[in-house]
Amino acid sequence: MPAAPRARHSGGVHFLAVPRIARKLVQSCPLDHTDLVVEFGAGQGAITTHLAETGARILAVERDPEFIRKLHNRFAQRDNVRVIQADARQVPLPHKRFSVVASIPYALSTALLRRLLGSRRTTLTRAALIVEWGFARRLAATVPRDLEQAWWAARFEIRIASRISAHCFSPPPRVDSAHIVVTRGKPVPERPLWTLLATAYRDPHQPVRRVVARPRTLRAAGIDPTRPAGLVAPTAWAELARHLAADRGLHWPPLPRRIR
Ligand SMILES: C[S@@+](CC[C@H](N)C(=O)[O-])C[C@H]1O[C@@H](n2cnc3c(N)ncnc32)[C@H](O)[C@@H]1O
Repeated sequence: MPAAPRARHSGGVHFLAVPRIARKLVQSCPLDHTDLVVEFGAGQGAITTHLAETGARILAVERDPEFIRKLHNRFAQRDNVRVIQADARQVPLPHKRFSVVASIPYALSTALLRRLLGSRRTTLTRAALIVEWGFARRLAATVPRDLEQAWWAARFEIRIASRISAHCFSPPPRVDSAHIVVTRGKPVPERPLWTLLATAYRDPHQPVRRVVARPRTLRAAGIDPTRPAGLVAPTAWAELARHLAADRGLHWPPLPRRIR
């Protein structure tokens, strides 16, 4: 592996300096030649090199022209790696099913997860990501802190696979990171789900029976009707949305243009 870039290149980003961690990250997202994988912020290829070995088709997205040149040189012989110079916040995402494996710049975490987990038409199936430790804790919390996180967690399972010491990066950031694994959950009808969550999070202290006045349906979804709405697990909201969507007599407003 080439030496990790020096701090002058970092511009506030931190490069993985321990190959074992890159290997583990890739192994946590089972891939073969049928898969399409996007890597955001490929840097000089610390993760890309392990991704290339899986045989999956890799789209290595990077913004920095110097790293782009290095990536082109390093993966010139790899038919399954395509290097794309683009801004990760704007590069078009695949329409077909895809995975993401990446160590994403801390500053882009929310914007990228919004694109991957929040968007209505997302075709993301799973992701293995390195993100800032505190951000990972918030994402994986049993009780989401707001509507947007509840929306993400009702549709995707998000778990922390391990904590990664700041010393595993060059230059080391001020805080540790986490390896998180994201897996798409069972399909959920989106309009009922969004309506439930938006109503619940308008006042997270209200009992759930105020959001849905159907105690039997709530219980069938595993929800105690007296529980404060903000303490209901996102997976329970998803189950409730499936129950309610089965009732043809109910009509649901369209999803807003921007979901957050
Ligand atoms: C945390 S480093 C990870 C680099 C490499 N994957 C590694 O693990 O060593 C983040 C990378 O994202 C790139 N980057 C920063 N902002 C970006 C953006 N808006 N779009 C694409 N890449 C970006 C940086 O140039 C850097 O290479």
